[in-house]
Amino acid sequence: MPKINARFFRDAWELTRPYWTSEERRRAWLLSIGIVVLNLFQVYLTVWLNQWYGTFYNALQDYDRALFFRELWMFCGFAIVYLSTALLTFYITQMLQISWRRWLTGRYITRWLANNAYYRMQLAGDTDNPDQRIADDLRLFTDQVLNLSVGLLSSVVTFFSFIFILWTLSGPLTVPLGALGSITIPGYAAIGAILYAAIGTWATVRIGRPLIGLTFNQQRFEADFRYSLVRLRENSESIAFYKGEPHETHVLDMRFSNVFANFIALLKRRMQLIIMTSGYSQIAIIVPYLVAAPKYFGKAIQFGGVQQIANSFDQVQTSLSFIVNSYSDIAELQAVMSRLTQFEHRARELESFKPSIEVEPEPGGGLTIVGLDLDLPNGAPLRAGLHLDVPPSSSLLIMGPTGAGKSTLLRAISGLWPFGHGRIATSAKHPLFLPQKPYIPLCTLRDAMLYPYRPAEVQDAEVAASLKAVGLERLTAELDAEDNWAQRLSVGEQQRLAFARVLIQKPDMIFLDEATAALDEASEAELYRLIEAMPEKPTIVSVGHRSTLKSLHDTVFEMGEPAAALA
Ligand SMILES: Nc1ncnc2c1ncn2[C@@H]1O[C@H](COP(=O)(O)OP(=O)(O)OP(=O)(O)O)[C@@H](O)[C@H]1O
Repeated sequence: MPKINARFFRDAWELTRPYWTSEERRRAWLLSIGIVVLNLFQVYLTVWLNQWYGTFYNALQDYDRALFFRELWMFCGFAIVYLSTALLTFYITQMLQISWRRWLTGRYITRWLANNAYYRMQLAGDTDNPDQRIADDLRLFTDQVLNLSVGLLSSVVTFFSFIFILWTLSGPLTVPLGALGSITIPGYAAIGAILYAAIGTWATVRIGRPLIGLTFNQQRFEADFRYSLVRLRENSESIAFYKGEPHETHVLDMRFSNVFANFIALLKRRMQLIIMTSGYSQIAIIVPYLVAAPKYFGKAIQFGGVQQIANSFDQVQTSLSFIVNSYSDIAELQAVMSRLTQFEHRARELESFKPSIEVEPEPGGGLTIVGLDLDLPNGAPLRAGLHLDVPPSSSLLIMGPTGAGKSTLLRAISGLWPFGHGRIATSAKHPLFLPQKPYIPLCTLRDAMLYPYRPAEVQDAEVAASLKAVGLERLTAELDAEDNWAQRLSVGEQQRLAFARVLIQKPDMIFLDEATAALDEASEAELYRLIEAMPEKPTIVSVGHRSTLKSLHDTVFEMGEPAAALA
């Protein structure tokens, strides 16, 4: 659970600093300086208004009609300047916020996608909802940091400007203490304002502390609920086939009940805080008049003076009540920061992570695996002492029972599986992995075929020829059509599309993980023959269960039962 301590400020600094030292630092500093100057000017305007109160109310008390109208005109000018300043401040602050967020979002996306961090975070299961961190938390973070730091700056400047005015205006107060004589309190209204704000802040922090943890949980539960909805949408067909609606309803109900229960706890706590803060600000309306009363009724000050004291008292206690008024925002910022810091630390760890399975270039060509042990994420051994030698342009079929570790071996070869020990040497400069269900992004059919590349030099004729070769000629007319191809094409058609990718992208090594499992045997053999016939025949490593695959490969490697099953 997040806490306000030295570490909190260090994390805040760590998360904030990079933008102001980045390549966009000129823009960042210009906008920040603009915001600071405008805020200082706004404080100056409030000081000016305080003087105006004195003159205006004294004009009323003295029945000075000419002065009254002159002051009204002055106020109109003031209102125009104040409005323009407020508008400009809002504009510049929003510009800084969106520029900062754009920069941070770019940085987070880069980190998330670098070194397969997005895959490894999911594999380790220690960084929940990274999408929420990038989309929501970065928005809230930039928004709250700017609002709170601008609020803090203007509170500090307002405090020092008005404490001086209040001290001077109120002067000393002599309190009779009966037989003990009397005591004189200098600048008593200023001391009163500080005391009032100190009591308010202390009470708010006490009541509001649990808000931090509750807000943290609320954000997590909301993200979990949203993720379940997205999963339902993405797997709608399977769920519909299974008639899994009751189960899905139950899961969604459960997840929303977390959102609901936490929200109620949050609501109760917020109600307590509202009772405290609104009671506090209501009392703050009367207190300055009580403070000014001894001087006014003692005829030491005029009505304008009372208004000036009331206004200054309000400014001092409002600026000191910064924590009281922004407690919910601070709680939200803490929750957000803790999620972002965790993400940053994890991404940094993965950046410097040195996998114990070494994947290195093989000068001799092909693929060589020496003494490879594969473990599960919990450290339990899956396979021990694997040896493989696949000469360049040859083909190998890996077979074995379910759970033997065939797909895990392919993950290790591609550098995705960090658990285990050993050495893998491969000559592949441009390998291509074909899973059972190929990933097809939302885009045109042409882009889907070239994925993940967008080589502009690929001619339409070549794309059309590869479609024809894999038996999807009828789709040629739709190359520019944007569609949800993963939903529209059958699994068999998607597997054919993956082979069309091979023909276009011409990899030097291909890994096929049951990539033809949805096709009949004749079509499977046909697609393998297409690869064999490529001008530069790639090295092929396939994983499959079907015995007919054996005749399509040079060698077969049989994997036995996994280590756990043998133990
Ligand atoms: N992320 C993971 N966390 C924990 N266990 C995992 C993870 N990924 C794989 N495993 C386990 O590792 C074992 C090997 O999985 P793998 O997918 O490599 O099997 P396979 O030989 O390809 O099986 P199949 O023929 O069914 O595809 C399985 O028991 C699986 O449960």
